[in-house]
Amino acid sequence: MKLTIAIAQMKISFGQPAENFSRIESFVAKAAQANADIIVFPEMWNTGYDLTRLNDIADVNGEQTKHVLSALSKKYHLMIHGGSVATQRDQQFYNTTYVTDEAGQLICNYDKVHLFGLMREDDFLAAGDQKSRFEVKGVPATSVICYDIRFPEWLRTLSLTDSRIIFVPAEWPSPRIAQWRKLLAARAIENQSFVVAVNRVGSDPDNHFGGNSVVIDPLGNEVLRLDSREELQTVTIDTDETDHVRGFMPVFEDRRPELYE
Ligand SMILES: NC(=O)CCC(=O)C(=O)O
Repeated sequence: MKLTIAIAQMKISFGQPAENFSRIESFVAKAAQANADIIVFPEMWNTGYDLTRLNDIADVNGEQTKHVLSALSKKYHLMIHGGSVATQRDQQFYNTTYVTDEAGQLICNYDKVHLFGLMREDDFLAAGDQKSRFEVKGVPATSVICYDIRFPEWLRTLSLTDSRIIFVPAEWPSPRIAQWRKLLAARAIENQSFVVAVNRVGSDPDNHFGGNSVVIDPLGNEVLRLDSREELQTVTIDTDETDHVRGFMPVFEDRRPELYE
C-alpha cells in the first residue's frame, strides 16, 4: 500500500494552548493540498513542557483536542495523528496521543508509558499501561511517545501484533539528536517496520529542540529527514516493503521467546 505521510515539524508556544491550537489548521491544510493520507504532529504540542501549570492548561478529558482533530479530519478528508497533548483525567495528568480517521472518528488513544525524569514528567504525569493499535488505510500501525523508544522490549511487544508502521511524536532536545537518529533506525531495523518520528523545533525555558523529524524504512534507511526549521514535508512510502524484508530475513519466525524471560 502506498501512503503519503505529512510531517508537521512545528514550533510550540510554551504554556499557550490557545495559540498552539490556532496554528495547527494551516499545517493540516497544506498536508491536504499535498494529498497526504495522514499528517503527524509532535509531542505535547498544546502546552509544551509547562508542567507546573497543567492544572490550568491541560486538556480536560482531551475534549478540545478530540473535537478539533475530528473537525479538521472531516474538513480536509485526511487522517490526523495528533502527536500528543497534555490531558487531565480523574485528577491526574497524562501525555496522550489521539488519532482520527478521515471521517473524524477517534481510532487511537494512547498514554505515554515511560515517563522521562530528565524533563520532570514523573513529578507531574501518570504513566499509561496500554498498547496502541490502529490502521492507516488498512495498514496496521502502532504509536509510542518520545522516551518510549529507549525501551525496545516495549516496541517489540507492539510489533509482535501485526504493526507495519511505528509512529513517534517527540520533544527531543538538540544535544541528544544523534541518539534520536540511532535509536529510531535501530527500532526500524529490529522490528522490520517503517518508523515515522516527528520532533518539535524551537525552545522552551529549559531546552532547545532540534527537529530532525524522520521517516525510516524497514532496513533503517532515512527516506525523509527534516532539518531544524519549522516546516511541513511529505513523503510517499510503500508499506509492502515490510513484507518483503520480513520474507527474506524472517526475524520474527526465528525468535526464541522461551529464552527471553
Ligand atoms: N520528551 C521526551 O520524552 C524526551 C526524551 C529524551 O530526550 C531522551 O533522551 O530520551
